[in-house]
Amino acid sequence: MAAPLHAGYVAPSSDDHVVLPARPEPLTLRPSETAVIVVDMQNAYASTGGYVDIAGFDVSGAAPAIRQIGKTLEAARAAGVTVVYFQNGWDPDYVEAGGPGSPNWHKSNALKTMRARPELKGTLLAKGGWDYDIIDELKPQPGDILIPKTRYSGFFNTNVDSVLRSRGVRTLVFVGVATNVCVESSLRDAFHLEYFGVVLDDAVHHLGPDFIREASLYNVEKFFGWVSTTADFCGAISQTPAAKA
Ligand SMILES: NC(=O)N/C=C\C(=O)O
Repeated sequence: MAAPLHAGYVAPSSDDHVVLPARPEPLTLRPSETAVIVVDMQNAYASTGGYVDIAGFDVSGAAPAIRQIGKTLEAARAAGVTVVYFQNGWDPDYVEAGGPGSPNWHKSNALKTMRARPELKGTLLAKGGWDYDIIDELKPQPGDILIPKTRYSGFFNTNVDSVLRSRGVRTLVFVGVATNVCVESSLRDAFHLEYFGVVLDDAVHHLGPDFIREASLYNVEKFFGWVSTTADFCGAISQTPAAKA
């Protein structure tokens, strides 16, 4: 009988589970029941000339996060951990974005930027365009799962919950952009669906002032999940038989 998966109780690593150093306490996880969730690593959110750069946010913090995500994915794939990509955006006519009856129409900085600069219409976060594409450095590999989404949370109006449940996944390791928007929204929704959520704090980048990064990670650590690092995740997951093979 497999040991129950939970935080707090730290069983020694074994063939079927590893112990991930994390805040506020270590987390026991099974690689076969774990997925890395790569949130919106698209040109829009991680490249100069993409949507958030054009809208006035600082994207310089995306570069170090990209490097850490690359390491995370290499270790995850070697250990047989499921890799799921979220990809945020809408059809080129923005029907999926919603009209003035949707709060998204009012709050999306992409839509607001395009209303202020009509020459950008059809470019920002439009399916089929460069802005929407996953960045070259982190292209999905065979076996990875790509889930399009149209709102901040990847758990809203997508099939990710059934994709994960059908694989027996219980623990989600979040990386990507933005810590305080789509990462936090998705982790919160996952919490309410009974997933154990972890953020790797050096493999995420936030949108807005630095205090919002601290606030978001505090929320995760205190209320919704756990916070760890790329090195600790890669170190823990590399102890599995699959990774050692
Ligand atoms: N991926 C995100 O966190 N996105 C944040 C804002 C937006 O999509 O407008």
